[in-house]
Amino acid sequence: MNLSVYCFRYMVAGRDLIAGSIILAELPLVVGPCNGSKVQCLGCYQTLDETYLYSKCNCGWPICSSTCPGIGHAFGHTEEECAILKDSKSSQNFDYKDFDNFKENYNAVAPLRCLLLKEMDSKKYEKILSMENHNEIRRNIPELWNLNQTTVVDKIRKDWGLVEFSEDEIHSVCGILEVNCFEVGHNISIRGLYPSAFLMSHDCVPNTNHSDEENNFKLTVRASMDIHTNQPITLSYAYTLQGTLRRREHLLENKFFECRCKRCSDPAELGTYTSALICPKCNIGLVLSINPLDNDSSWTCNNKCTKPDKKCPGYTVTAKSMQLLISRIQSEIDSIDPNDVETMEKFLDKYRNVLHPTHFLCLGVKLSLSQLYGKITGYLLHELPDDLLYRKMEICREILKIFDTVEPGLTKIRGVTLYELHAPLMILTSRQFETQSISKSILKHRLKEVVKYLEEAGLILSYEPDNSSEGIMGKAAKDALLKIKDWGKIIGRI
Ligand SMILES: C[S@@+](CC[C@H](N)C(=O)[O-])C[C@H]1O[C@@H](n2cnc3c(N)ncnc32)[C@H](O)[C@@H]1O
Repeated sequence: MNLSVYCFRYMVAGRDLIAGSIILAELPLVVGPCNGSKVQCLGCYQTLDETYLYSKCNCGWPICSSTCPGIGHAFGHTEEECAILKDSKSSQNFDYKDFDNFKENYNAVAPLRCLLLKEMDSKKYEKILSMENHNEIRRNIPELWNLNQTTVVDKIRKDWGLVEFSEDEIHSVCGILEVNCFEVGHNISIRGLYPSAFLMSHDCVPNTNHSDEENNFKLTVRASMDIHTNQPITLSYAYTLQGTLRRREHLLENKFFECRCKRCSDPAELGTYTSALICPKCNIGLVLSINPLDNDSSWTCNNKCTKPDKKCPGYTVTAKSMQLLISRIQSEIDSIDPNDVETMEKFLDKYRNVLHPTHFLCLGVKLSLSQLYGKITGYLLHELPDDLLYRKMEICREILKIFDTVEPGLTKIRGVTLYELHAPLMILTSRQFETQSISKSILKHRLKEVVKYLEEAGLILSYEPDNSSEGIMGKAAKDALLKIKDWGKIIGRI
C-alpha cells in the first residue's frame, strides 16, 4: 500500500505480476441491498413482488421461501439480524399489498449489517471504520445527506429504536458503503465491502478484472495486463464505455473526487475519440473539448488544415450546448427497445455525420448489436444472411479496437466480444467452404483466426464463475475450440 496526496492510500504491486495472475481473493466483510433497490429477499436477494404476500420471515420481512438458503447464512439474513428486526417491530408498518410502499426500508439494511458487527465481530467493524467515508464532502450535499438522514439514520434510531448507534456513526457507515462498495451478485442488486480490495484506486483505463462467486460473494481480482513492481493496482469505478464528461461526473457525484487520469486529461481519450463529434462546419475535423479536466470548457474543431478546400471556417460550441445535445441523443437511445436491431441500425445511420463512429453513444448501441445479431428471434446466427454476418464481424472488430485501449488485456468485455466475433467468421467460412468459394489456404488461415479468438475468449472467460453467463460462454468457447481442431485435422488431410 502507498500514500498519495490525491487519493490517500492506494494498492501497488509488491512484485511483477503477469496478466491473469490472481492479486487477491477474499470474502466480503458485509453484503446487503444497494440503495434504491426494490423489495428483495433478505436471504438470497431475489427481487420480490406482491405474489410473495404470504412468505414472511419471523421478523415480518418478506422472503422468497422459508427454505431460502440465505436464511441464517453469514452473507444473507442472519439469526441476529432477524432477532433485532423482530424486536424493533421494524416491519409493523409494511403494507404487504403494495411492496413499493416499504422498499425504502432496504436502504437501511446494509448499514445496519455493518453496525451489528460492532458487537458481533469488532475486528471487522474496525476494518470497516478504517475506510474512507468522505463525511466532510457528503455533509455539504444536502440531497444526499438528508436522504441518508431520513431513510437510514432516522429509520434505525427513531423507527427501530436502535439508539445505541449514534447519528454520526450511522452517517459514517453510509459514506463508507457509498465510497468503498463493490456491486456484486448475478442478476441481483447487492453491494459488498471487502477487507483489502477497497484499496484499489481508480483509473479510467484499469489494469485489473474482477469477478465474484455466486454463493459466498468471494471476490477474485486478477491482473488484466502485466503490472510492474510498485505500479498502482487499479480498477475503474466508472463505466469505461462512457465519455470523459460522464465518467468524471459519476466519480465526482458518487466517489467524491475529480479524476485526472491520462485518459481524462486527453481530449482524444487516448485516440479512441469516445467523446468526439464530427465538425458540422468542415465535416473533416473532430469537435473535442479544449480542456477535458474543466467541465465548463468549450469544445472546438481540431482541423488545423490550411488548404482552402479543406480548412475549417471555425467551429466552437459551449459546454452547456454540448451537454444538451448529448442528453437529447441519449434520451433517443433510451427510448429504443433493447432488442430492436433495426431501430438501433437506423440510429447509427441517422447520426453518422454527427457522432464519431466510436463516440460512446454509438459504442453502447454497437455493443448491443454485437450481441443481438445471432441471438434474438429473426436474427439467429445460422439464419443470418452473409451481409449481416459481415455486419456483426465489422461491429465486433470496431468495438474491440476501443476495448483494446480502454479495457485492455484479459477483460470480460474483450472475452465476450472475441467470442461474438468468432461465430460469424466461422459460419461464413463454412458456408464459403461448402460452396467451394474459398481456397484451402484461405480456409486454413480463417480457421487459425477463429482459433485465436476462441483461445483468448476461453482463457479470459475461464476466470468467470461457471454458472454466470460469461462462464457459460467461456465453456462454449472451449467446446468450439475442440470441434474446430477436429475440423482442422480433417481439412489437413484433404
Ligand atoms: C474505495 S476508496 C479507495 C481507498 C482510499 N484511497 C483510502 O485510502 O481509503 C475510494 C476513494 O479513494 C480516492 N481515490 C481513488 N482513486 C482515486 C484517483 N484516481 N484520484 C483521486 N482520488 C482517488 C477517492 O477519495 C475515492 O473516494
